[in-house]
Amino acid sequence: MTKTLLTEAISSEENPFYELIISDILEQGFSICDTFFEESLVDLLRIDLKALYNQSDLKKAAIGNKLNESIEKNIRGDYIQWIDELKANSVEKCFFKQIHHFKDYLNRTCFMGLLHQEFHYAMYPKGTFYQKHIDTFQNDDRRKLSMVCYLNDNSWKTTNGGELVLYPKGKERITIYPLPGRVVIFESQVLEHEVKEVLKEERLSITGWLKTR
Ligand SMILES: O=C(O)CCC(=O)C(=O)O
Ligand SMILES: [Fe+2]
Repeated sequence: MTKTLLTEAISSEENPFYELIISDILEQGFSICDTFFEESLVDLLRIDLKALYNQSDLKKAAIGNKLNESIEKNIRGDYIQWIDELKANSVEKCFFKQIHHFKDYLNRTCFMGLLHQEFHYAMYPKGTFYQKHIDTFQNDDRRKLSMVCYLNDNSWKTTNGGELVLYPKGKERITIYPLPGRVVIFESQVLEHEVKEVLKEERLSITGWLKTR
């Protein structure tokens, strides 16, 4: 009988794509990648979000967490729908499969202790924005990494506004256009960021957090 050695059972395969993301995060606190998800998955997620929007299933996003939430239009103007992973449709399952793959890799290679994830669809109508903020709450610091995936289509123009602006401490601000399929990952507890006013069209995305404990 052949025995599997403990060291063999632990998968140690390196993923060069994830390694690039990790080194970006370690060096600058954020990473921008345009090929995280297949284009076809982004197209299907966009269809899902538009369907929720047409059924009026999106809700005005609140500030704070469940203990102290309030709706303040002058802070954020997006409409959201949390995705219940247990009730995920086949497209959302495919999305979460990749999230788990990435999360497991981070835990295995960086010992990040990420246990949970939470994601919501988001739609910013024309005229809305999200003021400069960080993604952790005063009474809850479990969010470690923020992930945003833009679901705008190929007709999205940089003149539509809605840029994500990152403010790394002591460095120049970074302006990121919400282009189709683009994924931005950053440290939830430290990196201040802002969504600039949407000037034209509706800005579509999925935003979520990888969390500890
Ligand atoms: O949509 C974005 O670019 C960022 C959204 C954001 O900062 C948030 O939902 O906390
Ligand atoms: Fe944020």
